[in-house]
Amino acid sequence: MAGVALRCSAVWRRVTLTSSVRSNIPSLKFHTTASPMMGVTMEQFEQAKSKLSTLKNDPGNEVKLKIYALFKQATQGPCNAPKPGMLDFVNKAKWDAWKSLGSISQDEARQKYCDLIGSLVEAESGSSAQVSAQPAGSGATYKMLLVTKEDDITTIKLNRPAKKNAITTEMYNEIIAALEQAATDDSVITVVTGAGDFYSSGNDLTNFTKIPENGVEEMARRGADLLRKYVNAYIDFPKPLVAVVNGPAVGVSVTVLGLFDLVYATERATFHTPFSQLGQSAEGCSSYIFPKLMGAAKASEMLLFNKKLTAVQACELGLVTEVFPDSSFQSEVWTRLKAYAKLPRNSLALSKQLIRSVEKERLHAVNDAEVERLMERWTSDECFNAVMSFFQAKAKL
Ligand SMILES: CCC/C=C/C(=O)SCCNC(=O)CCNC(=O)[C@H](O)C(C)(C)COP(=O)([O-])OP(=O)([O-])OC[C@H]1O[C@@H](n2cnc3c(N)ncnc32)[C@H](O)[C@@H]1OP(=O)([O-])[O-]
Repeated sequence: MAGVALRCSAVWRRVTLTSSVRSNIPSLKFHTTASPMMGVTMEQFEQAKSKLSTLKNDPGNEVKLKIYALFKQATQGPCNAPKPGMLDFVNKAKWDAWKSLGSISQDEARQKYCDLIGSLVEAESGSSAQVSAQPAGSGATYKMLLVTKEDDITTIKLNRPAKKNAITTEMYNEIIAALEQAATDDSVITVVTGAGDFYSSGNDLTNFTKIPENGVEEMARRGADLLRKYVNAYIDFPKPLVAVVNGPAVGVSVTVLGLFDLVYATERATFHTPFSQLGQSAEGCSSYIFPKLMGAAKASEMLLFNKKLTAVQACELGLVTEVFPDSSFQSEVWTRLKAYAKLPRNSLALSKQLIRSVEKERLHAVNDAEVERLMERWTSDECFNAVMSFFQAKAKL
């Protein structure tokens, strides 16, 4: 499944939303008088179609394939077209997406198409509303984060979608600062999420290529100090902390999820901690929290043997609180969070602290031990070779 997703993504990368999805959507000649379908009228379907062209942000390859497939199903019914040849990559990816809808009715496809476009438009207007909403804190500015405060919710959005929200040294520092600020602002809930189609691809591997004058050991020491501080910011965070996992998550962006109070994920999200593949070892207190959450055997599959979990599997193992359909993810989650943020702030914060304080000392000790181990790993040949192979071959996980 992951392989398929990556193949699709590589294929689709060559086709932009404007040039492909739109041009592959034939102009429809429906009667626009009210002709009610299952849940949407012809007008609503037409409106959704034209709203597509107003999207400013690229929704990501998988979403684009889904839009394409739903449109084809809605207008032509189930896919009976001949299967494109193996080497016709782009059309094969589209055909696969359409075929995967099976025999769902045209009415249902129209409904899903409208829901999907609606949630994309809403997410975009939500985020632009948030951008224009009051910036969080007292004048702090961030280069790689969008930090906003609205409806008593402070949202920290990793904003480096072109690099799948990989976390650079600068971003670690910005996230620590944003969490410190959110801890003391007057919001009730703090949310961490990602811009674009990924939640985060974890540690930016270019962090390893910035070797200071006094060598690799110094790089490892600085990295360790930063990671310790980063994880401590989650351990010590005093208010309800919610992860809105909008897409795949890798490495450190997965491990710290054990320190969140709620983790809401789109069905499209995956959870991957490829530490041994990278010659590294577990962090984010996952060596302690994951076995507690899911049992030692399942934790080992993830942390030792790089097993990538689907959102549903991560939910079954207790890492994720709830999984939502991708088409309604943003609207369902934000509706819920806005309602939660109306609950009494002190009661929420104090209850969170009761739940977490019992373990705090231990978590700090676990963080220290993990960081110590990683500092050694970062100077190892195993880690060096893994990072080099990513940059030389652009190897994918
Ligand atoms: C500090 C504590 C210890 C931390 C542990 C961890 O987090 S371990 C986990 C560490 N994480 C990893 O090992 C993940 C390594 N990354 C991958 O395996 C894949 O990029 C992917 C599966 C995340 C997405 O595949 P896809 O085919 O959907 O997309 P794409 O590949 O085309 O990506 C678009 C662009 O983003 C770039 N970029 C993405 N991620 C990173 C990154 N982390 N770094 C740097 N760059 C990254 C990528 O090079 C490309 O750049 P280009 O060519 O446009 O200049």
